[in-house]
Amino acid sequence: MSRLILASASPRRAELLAQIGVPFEVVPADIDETPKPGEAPEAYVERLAREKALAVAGAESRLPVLGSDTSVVIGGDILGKPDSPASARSMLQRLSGSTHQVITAVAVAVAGRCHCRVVTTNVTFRPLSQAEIHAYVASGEPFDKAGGYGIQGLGGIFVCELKGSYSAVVGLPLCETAELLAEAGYTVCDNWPGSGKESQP
Ligand SMILES: Cc1cn([C@H]2C[C@H](O)[C@@H](COP(=O)(O)OP(=O)(O)OP(=O)(O)O)O2)c(=O)[nH]c1=O
Repeated sequence: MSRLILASASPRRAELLAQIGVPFEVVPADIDETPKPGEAPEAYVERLAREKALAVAGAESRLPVLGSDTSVVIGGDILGKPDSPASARSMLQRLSGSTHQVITAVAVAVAGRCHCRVVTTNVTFRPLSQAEIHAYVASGEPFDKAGGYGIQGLGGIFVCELKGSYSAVVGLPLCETAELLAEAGYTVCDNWPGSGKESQP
C-alpha cells in the first residue's frame, strides 16, 4: 500500500525512493520552473521543491507528498535542462575542467505543513574534448538532466571528484529524505526502527 506520493516525473527519483523501500505512487507536479529575477540558486531550488510538493498536496492530501528539484550551478549561474543540442554543448563546455555545484532540494508536505532540506554537492569535471562533447550530446543522455549530464550514466566518466551526496546529484538525497520522513512520523520501510512493526533484537 502506498504511504507517500512522489510529485515527480523523474524516473531517477522513483528509482531512488524504491531503493530505500518506501511504498509510493507517482503524481507528477506541473509547475512553472522559471527563476525569479535575482533569485539565489539555493532559494530557487528550495522554492521549486516546495511548490512541486504543495501543488500535488493541494489535490491529494491524504498522504505525505514529496517534491524535489535539482539544478546545476556554475559561477552563480543556474543551469537547468538543455533544450537543444547547442545548449547541451555549451553547458558541457562550461563544466569542462572545473568544479560546479549540484543543488538538490527535497520537500515533504504533510497535514498542511511542508518541511524541506537543501543539499549542495561539489562536482569536478576533468577537461572534455570537443569530440567527447559532441559524442555525448549525440548519445541523447543530456536532454532530461540538469546541467546536461547524468552522473549515473555515461556522464559518470567526466567526473573526477565529488564532495557531498551522490544520490542528491542523481536527483534525491537519500539521507535527508529519510530524515524528513522520520520528522513527519514515517519510517522508510516496514521493520525499520520506529515503524511499530520492527522485529525485536
Ligand atoms: C546532475 C544530474 C541531474 N539529473 C537529473 C535529476 C532530475 O531528474 C533532473 C533535474 O530536473 P528537475 O526539474 O529537478 O526534475 P525533473 O523535471 O526530471 O522531474 P520533476 O520536476 O517532475 O521532479 O536532472 C540526473 O539524472 N543526473 C545528474 O547527474
